[in-house]
Amino acid sequence: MSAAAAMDATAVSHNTTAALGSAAAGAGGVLAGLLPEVQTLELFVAVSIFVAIHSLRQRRSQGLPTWPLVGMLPSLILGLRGGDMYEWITDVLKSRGGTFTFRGPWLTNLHCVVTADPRNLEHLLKARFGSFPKGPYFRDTVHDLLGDGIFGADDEVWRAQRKAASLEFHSAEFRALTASSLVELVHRRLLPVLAESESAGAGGVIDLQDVLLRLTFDNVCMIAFGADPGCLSQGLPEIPFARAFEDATEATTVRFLTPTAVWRAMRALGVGHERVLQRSLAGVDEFAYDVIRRRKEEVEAGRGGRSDLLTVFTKMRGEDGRPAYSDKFLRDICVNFILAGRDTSSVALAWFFWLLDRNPRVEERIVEEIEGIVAARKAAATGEVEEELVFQPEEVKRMEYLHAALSEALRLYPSVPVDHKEVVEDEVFPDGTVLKKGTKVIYAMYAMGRMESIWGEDCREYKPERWLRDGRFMSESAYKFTAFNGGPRLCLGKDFAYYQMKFAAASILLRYRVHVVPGHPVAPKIALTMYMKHGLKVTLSKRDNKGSKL
Ligand code: HEM
Repeated sequence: MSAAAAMDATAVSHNTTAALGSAAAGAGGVLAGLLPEVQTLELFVAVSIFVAIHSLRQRRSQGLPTWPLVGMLPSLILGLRGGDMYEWITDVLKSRGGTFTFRGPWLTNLHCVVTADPRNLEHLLKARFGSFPKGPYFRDTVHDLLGDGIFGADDEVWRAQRKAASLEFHSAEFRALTASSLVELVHRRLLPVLAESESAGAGGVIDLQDVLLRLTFDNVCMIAFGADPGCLSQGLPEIPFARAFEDATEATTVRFLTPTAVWRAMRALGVGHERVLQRSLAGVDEFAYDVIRRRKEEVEAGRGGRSDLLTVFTKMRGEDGRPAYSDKFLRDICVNFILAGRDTSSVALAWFFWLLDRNPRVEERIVEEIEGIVAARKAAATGEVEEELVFQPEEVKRMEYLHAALSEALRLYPSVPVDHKEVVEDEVFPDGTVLKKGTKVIYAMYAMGRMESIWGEDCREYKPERWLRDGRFMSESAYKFTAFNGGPRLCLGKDFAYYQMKFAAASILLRYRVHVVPGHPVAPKIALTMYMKHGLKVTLSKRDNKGSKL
């Protein structure tokens, strides 16, 4: 049926209904009532046609149709029905040559420019760093959880923390602390949990992602607070501080999807996810302030010999000799580091083990490399019998293929799949995109790993070899491989994260084969960190290491 015929048919049916309804009013009354109704209908059809043409034009010029009131939201919702928002963003970015402008519904926070173009990344992360801060929108949204800590801070507040933390991260004491805390956690806690699962055979299914999240949570708490919450222990207990931290992070994430005025009103009323946030923040603060109080007592009593971040910042003094930081600021510093370091390495390891399960040739090469290192150690042995094989820092450094395999996993599954900045003055990206002051910019790390223009035609393949030249690991530009961010805000924990991931992965792979349970569904969860939505269910079997005393 043509549009005109359809219109006529509708008009007839309206006429009929209206005529029936007003039969008692007589024929003259019916005609008088119908006239405005037909005009309304014509107006409606005309507006619809105009909107459809306008939307199609927009689609041609901007990649997606833009509808009145709801903007591009319908396309996003349709994209989400495909099940994977990151793949949808990747497709749109590819069709738009690497950058597009998303127009969200009126009165929402969803308008933004999305880019996966390395030239734009270099511009915003380095060349014009000052024009692209985290910005007030991000800071206000995360402030209840993160306070004035490094993650949401800009300008001087950020600079001072970055400088102090950077000095600490590069100190010999800090490196020694991170290495010893990792040995303790992997050998006394992780490997026994895995051994128990292995001895249960096919019935010993564990969620490897959950186990790894526990490992890195305990580890980063040791580094930040010098306190071990004990999440990774036999029986995998629920720890109130870890639960509170997790709930607070999730409730904060929900704010990004809720119009600001709405979550503020919910906070004032103490309802919904804001209520969860208030309750879980109380749990986080209770733990944090208790550790801070005890640490201050230690430092004042001259027993502050530790080298965790809290001790270092507690000892700092201002020019007047008084403590440089308030208890609230110490709390913010620690909570920010826990957030930064807690899940990023564990989710990266979970994707890495899943990729190994699908790429046995890569696993073989990693195991060959590790066994080579073990063999070299044996050849140089003094005759002392080792109770247990614990990798030394210089051995971990020599694991170049493993380094490449982890980088390749992060290229395809970056722990932070998208990140955010706000423009504080009018700017133009190198690709010509005009950015008005106040525009939000999303840079899409997940999509970048899947751009043929960046990584070549085999960009979707898992190939650690692309990182190697003559068997040595070669790093890539931080604006092409953006998993750790780049420029002045490059991840502070990058070296530590690689060390932690390599140490844990090598210790597991030397002893066990990890088998993903057949049919286990694997998909990313839509969150600030790229968790596996259903975890990673695996079983373990012993690896036959001829002659290694483990
Ligand atoms: C595979 C592991 C990791 C990945 C992929 C990763 C990635 C990132 C990314 C993308 C950022 C930028 C975030 C932003 O500005 O919005 C970042 C910042 C940061 N990361 Fe990491 N990270 C990892 C591990 C760690 C660890 C283990 C720590 C600490 C123990 C850490 C500490 C930090 C800190 C302090 C910042 C803030 C830097 C600043 O704003 O100046 N990261 N990281």
